[in-house]
Amino acid sequence: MIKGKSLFRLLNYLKPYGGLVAGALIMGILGAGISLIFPWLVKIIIDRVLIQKDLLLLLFITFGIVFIFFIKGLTSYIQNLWVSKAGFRVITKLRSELYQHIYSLSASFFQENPTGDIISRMTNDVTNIQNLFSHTFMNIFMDLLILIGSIGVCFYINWKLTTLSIVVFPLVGLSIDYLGKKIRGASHLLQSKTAVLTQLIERTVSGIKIIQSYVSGHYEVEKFEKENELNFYLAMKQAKAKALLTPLVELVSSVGLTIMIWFGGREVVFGKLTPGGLVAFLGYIATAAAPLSHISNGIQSLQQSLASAERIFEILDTAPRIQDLPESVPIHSVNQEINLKDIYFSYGGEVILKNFSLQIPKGEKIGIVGPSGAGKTTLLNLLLRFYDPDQGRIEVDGVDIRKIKMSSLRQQIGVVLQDSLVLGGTVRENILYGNLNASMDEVIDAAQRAHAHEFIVRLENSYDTDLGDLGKRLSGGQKQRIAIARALLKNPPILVLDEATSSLDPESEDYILDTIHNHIGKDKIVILIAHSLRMVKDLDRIVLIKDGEIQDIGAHQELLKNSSYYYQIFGRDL
Ligand SMILES: Nc1ncnc2c1ncn2[C@@H]1O[C@H](COP(=O)(O)OP(=O)(O)OP(=O)(O)O)[C@@H](O)[C@H]1O
Repeated sequence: MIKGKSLFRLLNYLKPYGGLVAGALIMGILGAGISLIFPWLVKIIIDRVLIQKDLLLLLFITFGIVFIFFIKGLTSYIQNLWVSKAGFRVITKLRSELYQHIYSLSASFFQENPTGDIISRMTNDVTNIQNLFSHTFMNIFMDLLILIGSIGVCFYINWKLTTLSIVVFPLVGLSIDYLGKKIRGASHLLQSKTAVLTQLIERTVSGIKIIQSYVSGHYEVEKFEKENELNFYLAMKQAKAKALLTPLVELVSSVGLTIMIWFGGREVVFGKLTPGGLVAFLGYIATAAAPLSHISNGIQSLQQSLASAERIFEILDTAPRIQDLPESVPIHSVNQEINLKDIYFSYGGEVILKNFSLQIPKGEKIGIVGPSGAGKTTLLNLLLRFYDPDQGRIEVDGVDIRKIKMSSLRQQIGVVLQDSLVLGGTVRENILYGNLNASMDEVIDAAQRAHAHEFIVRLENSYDTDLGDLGKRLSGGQKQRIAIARALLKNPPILVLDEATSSLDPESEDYILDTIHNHIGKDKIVILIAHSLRMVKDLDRIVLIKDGEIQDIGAHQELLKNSSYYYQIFGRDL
């Protein structure tokens, strides 16, 4: 079934380019008309030039053919150009809309939709729609014109012969279609099995260290061999069906043709059709056959493109779960405090944070500590409004953050994430992300305060070194220091560091501690999510979390005196 709603929605995108599309359609009609002239020329050549020996007409036709081909080429060129221009404009717009929309979507959307799926919608599905605009639409239009035109002329030449062919040729078409389906079925299966092979290779390449260290290569090789053999079997099955297709099609077609020639020949002999008329008739049948076989492919690719359009519109129609309210106001600084009031939160299932209240005044450096899964990162997610609490609220300077413009709220917070993401591009670009207007001196200053400068200048191109795909060439600690430099360059009133559980060596920890205690303004709020005692013991306060609730809170000395949980967490280090 054709997905009508998506089709109309897509066509709406074409509206601003209506002139181009109309022009392309006119060119298409001209081109189709010209294609229909050729068999008729053959009729004239046979009946008037060859039988009546009209040499002047032959000369005229010969030059005419060159002229007709020239016009046909010109219409086809203009048509393709215009239709492509309109199509590419639509695709460019759609892609921009998608990109901007994705950027605005809430964290929950990315949680619920696998990254691969989102990327595939933005790339493969957009390409499918591109095909629709650049050729599918126009091909279907041209095919229909040529098909209807050829059958019309056939009726004009000889209605009996045409009626007969309308009975015979669809039978030929059906048998060809049946074979085609068999091949398609085989190649679908082959494709999915080839994908399995690719996955196996991918798994081996990316997991080569584990495979080699567990000496489990033979197991992987066996699995690969099995899939490879299956691939061979399926490829042969497909090859057999393909090899059979042409002879069978020719055989079936020749039966149809024989019937035509027998009946048409009798019409010529009885003087009801000229010899040229019969040849032209067969020419028109051949002209009609091509679009007939294309149309089913065209409709299939139309369906495919519309399925893609649906997948794209699904994203465009997803409203961000977390949005600014009409009355949201921007903030420009944090002058007093962050206040978490009685927060309850779950990601949909189990409750992660319960009855969570915490006040952090300006200038405080606070540590958040607790076992893995206790809900520490979730606090950060709520503060940044990636999610909203189910109950309770977070206030900044007494204003509920749901009433603060989201972009201005995030502007006040510098984050160094647990898996300190380094984006592609150079070191300088990565740090500049914190403040695109910063000067090179400011970039270097931020890097120095983050203890990143020393290793950056040792890289082959210093600040201009390309970090490659997600900074694969850096160690965990180095990535973290670049991320800290980025946050420092942003110079926000609130800085949150979500420390990786295991990736930091003591030296990196020392660097971060030095940055926190000596290179961040005294008026900043620093929230450090940490796993080791040395990271938190000199902070103003430490919050101990257990199962989403605050268990104890205080400075190191107080906790030493009063908190058994503190001993439980850091027992060995105390
Ligand atoms: N997007 C999510 N959807 C569903 N559950 C989630 C999501 N993110 C985290 N969780 C769950 O919420 C709980 C708290 O996770 P959170 O990341 O806040 O813990 P954490 O204390 O920061 O842990 P770690 O120290 O390991 O980083 C965990 O049980 C986790 O599995």
